[in-house]
Amino acid sequence: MHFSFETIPTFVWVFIAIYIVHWINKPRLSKNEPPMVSYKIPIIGHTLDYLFNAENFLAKCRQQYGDPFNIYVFGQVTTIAGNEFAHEVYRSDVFSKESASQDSFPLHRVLKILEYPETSDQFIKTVREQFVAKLPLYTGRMQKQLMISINKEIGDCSNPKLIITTNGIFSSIIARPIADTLVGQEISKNEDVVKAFADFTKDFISILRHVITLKKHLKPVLEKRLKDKEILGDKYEPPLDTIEYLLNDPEYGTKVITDDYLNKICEFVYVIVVASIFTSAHHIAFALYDFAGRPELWDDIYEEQERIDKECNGELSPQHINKMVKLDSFVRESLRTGGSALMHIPHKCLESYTCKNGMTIPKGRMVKTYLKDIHYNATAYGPEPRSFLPYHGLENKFPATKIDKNYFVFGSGKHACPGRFFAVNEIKIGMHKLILNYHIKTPSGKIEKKVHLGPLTLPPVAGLIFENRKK
Ligand code: HEM
Repeated sequence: MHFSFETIPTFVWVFIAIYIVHWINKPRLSKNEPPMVSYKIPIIGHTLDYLFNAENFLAKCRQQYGDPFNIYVFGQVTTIAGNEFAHEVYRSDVFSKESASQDSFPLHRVLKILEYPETSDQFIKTVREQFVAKLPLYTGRMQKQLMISINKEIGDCSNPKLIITTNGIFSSIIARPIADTLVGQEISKNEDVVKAFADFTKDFISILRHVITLKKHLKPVLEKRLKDKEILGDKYEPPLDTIEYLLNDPEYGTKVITDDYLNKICEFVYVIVVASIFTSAHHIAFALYDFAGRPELWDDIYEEQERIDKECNGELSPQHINKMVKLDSFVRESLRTGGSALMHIPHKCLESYTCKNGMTIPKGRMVKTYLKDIHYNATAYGPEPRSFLPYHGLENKFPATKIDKNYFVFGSGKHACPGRFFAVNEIKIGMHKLILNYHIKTPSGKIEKKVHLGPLTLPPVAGLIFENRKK
C-alpha cells in the first residue's frame, strides 16, 4: 500500500474525530459505582456480546464481577442487578418501573392516557378488583372462550397436524378470554375485536387501526347499557366485565358516550391488553413446548387432567383448578426456566442510591434485573438449577402464582404483577383442555431449542404436532 505525505493529515483528522466521538460517548461513572465490565472496542463497548451472546456474557460477568455490575451497551451504561441486588431494587421506591418504561417503550406517544400519572394506579386497581377479585366468577366463561379458540386455531387433528406457532396463534387463543373479561360477552364474539387484541403488540403502526376497531364496536354497546340503566333503574342487571366496572367508576363513569370518552376507555382497555396478552401467550407457548418435548411426563400429567375432567364433567370450577397440582407445578417450572436472561422492563434510579454493600447507583441509571441469575440459583434449585424440575413447586409447596425471592417471573414487592392469578389460571385451563384433547409432540421428538434475541428468550419455532386423543 502506498502512503503519501498528503494523506497523513487525513489520518490525523480521522483519528481526532474517533477520539472526540469516543470521549463524548465514554461512559462516565460516579464514585463508588458497581464495577464496569472491561471492554476492548471504544463506543461499541459490550453491545456485540449483549446482542449475540447475552446468556454466556452475563454469566461470565456475574462470576467475575459479582452483583451488581455495569455494562456499556448502545452507548449507555446499564447496571445489572443479580440474585442479591435485585431484591433491593424491587423494595425501594428510588427505582421506578414507570419512568423506565416511558424512556424504553414510547407507548405513551400512542396511548395518550399513559401520560397521566393517575392512569397507572387506576390500571392496577382495575386489574385487582376486576380480574383478580372476580376471578372465580370468570372460570366458566374463560374455559368456554378458550375452547372456542382451541377449536378455531387447532381444530380436528384426526391425522397428526403440524401447527406453526410463530404466527401469533397463542395470542389469538389467549386474546378471547381476555376480551370477554375486558369488553364483555357481546363484543368479544366479534372476530375483528379478538384479532385487534391479539395483534395489538405486533406493530406500533397498526395500533391506531386497532383503537378504531374497538371504538366502533364499543360505542353501541356502551350506549345501550346507559339507556338500559336509565330505563330499568334498580332492575338493571350489570354485566360482569371491565367496561361495566369502568362505567360505574367515579373517574371513568359517564352519562354520554362522546368521542373523547370512547378514546379514553379504548386506550385504557388496550393498556390492559398490552400487559396481559403478550406475556400470557408467550408463556403458554413455552409451557406447551416444554410439555411436548418431555414424553416421560405425558402420562402423569394427563392422568391428573383426566381425573379432574371426570370429576367436574367437563365444567371446571375454581376448586377443580386448585386440584391441578401437577400441572401447576409444571407451569411454574416452565415460567422459571422460560423467561429471558434479563427482565423486559428495566427500573430507573430516580435519585442517587447507596446499596447495602456500599456501592452507589447514580440518578438516571437504568437497572436491569438479571432474571436468570435469580432463577438459576443453586441454593434454591439444587446442584443443577438449569435442568427442568417439573415437580419442584409441588414438592416445596410453591404454587405458580406465589412470588418468592427465587422466583421473579412476576416481579416482586408491592408492584409484583397483580394479573398473575388470572394469567396462571388461563394458562392452566388452556393446557388442561389441550392435553385432554390432543397428544402433543415436537417434530423432532425432543426438546426444541428456544430462540435467543439478545437477552430476550422466545419460544421455539419448530411448531407443534397435535393429534386427537382417542376417547
Ligand atoms: C404470564 C403472564 C404474565 C407475566 C409473566 C407478567 C409479568 C409481570 C411483571 C414482571 C411485572 C412487573 C413487576 C415489576 O417489575 O415490579 C408485571 C406487572 C404488571 N402486570 Fe403482569 N404479567 C403477566 C400477566 C398479566 C396479566 C394477565 C395482567 C392483567 C390482567 C397483568 C397486569 C399487570 C399489571 C397491572 C402490572 C403492574 C403492577 C404494578 O406496577 O404495580 N399481567 N407483570
